[in-house]
Amino acid sequence: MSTNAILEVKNLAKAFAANKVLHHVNFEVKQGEIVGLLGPNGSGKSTLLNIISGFVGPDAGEIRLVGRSIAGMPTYRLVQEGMARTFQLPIMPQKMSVLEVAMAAATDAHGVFSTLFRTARDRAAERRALERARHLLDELLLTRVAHLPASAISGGQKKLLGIVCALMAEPRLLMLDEPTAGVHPNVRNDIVQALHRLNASGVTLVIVEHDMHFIRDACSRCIVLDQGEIVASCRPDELASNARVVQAYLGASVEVAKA
Ligand SMILES: Nc1ncnc2c1ncn2[C@@H]1O[C@H](COP(=O)(O)OP(=O)(O)OP(=O)(O)O)[C@@H](O)[C@H]1O
Repeated sequence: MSTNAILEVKNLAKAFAANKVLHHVNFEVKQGEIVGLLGPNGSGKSTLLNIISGFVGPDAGEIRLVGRSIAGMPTYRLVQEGMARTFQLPIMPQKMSVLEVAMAAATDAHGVFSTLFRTARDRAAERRALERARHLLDELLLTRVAHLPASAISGGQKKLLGIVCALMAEPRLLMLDEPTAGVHPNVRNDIVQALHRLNASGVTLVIVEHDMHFIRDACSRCIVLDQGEIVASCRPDELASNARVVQAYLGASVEVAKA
């Protein structure tokens, strides 16, 4: 591996029945990068994210996190190893408040036994989790709705809460699945700023996104998938002049030409 790779994907392949979705995908992400994962609808982005984050098994290939093989590792172990992700459509518990949902995502939360026999260590962990939850809710502009039931906040706010939950585990690699879909353009800029602050604090980011303005503002590099193959790895400002990228998007979107 190159010395500062946080994520390495080698020869990854996946088919659903006769549908070959990923073909020998190879790439790496270096510590400190903000990488955009792009591609037309159905090109395999979510499948790739689902495989890396342990929700779907690959047919072939290797995945390494900071040099350690993680293919086939259960998701809770991946979180312990420093990887977290968000989902396109976050599902929120109906009755918990926004703050409680964030707290519930703390990895050092304990079960019922510690509720009955709470030690000083448990209380300290809970205080730390509360502090972190409040800080992250503030970063992601959710302080105003922290007391509301999570089911009552808007779709865009649910996406932001999904990011807060992923960050509660203090990941070193965070993967975001379409963080701005359904989010107001003003909030989109706030998300860009929050992700830059997060990145400056040491978190590496991989972002699946269709919004080219967001990609341009947020990402240092883009990886482009087309029909399950990586066809480009370049800076956002190089996308429009990359023939493979333009070919991949032809007929699907004209947005890439404006990036
Ligand atoms: N669980 C599954 N079972 C069967 N086929 C699947 C499954 N998940 C994904 N696919 C298929 O894999 C292909 C790639 O889908 P995927 O969701 O990974 O693409 P995508 O690039 O994320 O698309 P979009 O940008 O529209 O979200 C599609 O043809 C899809 O139907």
